[in-house]
Amino acid sequence: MPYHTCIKQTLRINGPWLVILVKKGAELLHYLPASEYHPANTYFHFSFANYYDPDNMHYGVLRVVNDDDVKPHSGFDRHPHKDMEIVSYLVKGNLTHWDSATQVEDVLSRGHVQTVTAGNGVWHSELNNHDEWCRFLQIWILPPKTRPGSAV
Ligand SMILES: O=C(Oc1cc(O)cc(O)c1C(=O)O)c1ccc(O)c(O)c1
Repeated sequence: MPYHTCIKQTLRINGPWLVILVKKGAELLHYLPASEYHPANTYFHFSFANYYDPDNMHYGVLRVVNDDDVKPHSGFDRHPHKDMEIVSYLVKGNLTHWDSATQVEDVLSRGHVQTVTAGNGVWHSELNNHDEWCRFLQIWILPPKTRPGSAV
């Protein structure tokens, strides 16, 4: 089914214990095209950056799912994070990761999964230094101490 003709579908099976929510369709995502200010064609699944929808902030501990198709010789320059579990999944191309904890550059390619525990603070960059576009999923998971009601 083409992306744009998909519909939102909600299934509720077996009462409160099993709820399956299926969200389909690109119109349910927020699209930010690559530009001189943004390095990628990005679909935001949850509120992020200038896209703010108070009804779409997270799903449980899942805070961010960004589907980024990064321009050649572009990317996310060095910046800090804290209190977040960050997972990057490489779909296509090559992405060069650097972070202040390891001080090491590492090139990720198709199928590679990278996890960063930002903890008290880490700087990192995610750059596409190649001639081809690079597609990856950037996923943020709320760590226990930031979850509402947590005593950790
Ligand atoms: O760049 C920031 O977040 C990101 C968003 C993406 O879609 C992909 C990414 O690789 C990153 C990243 O962190 O590298 C970002 C987030 C928050 C912030 O304060 C920034 O300065 C940058």
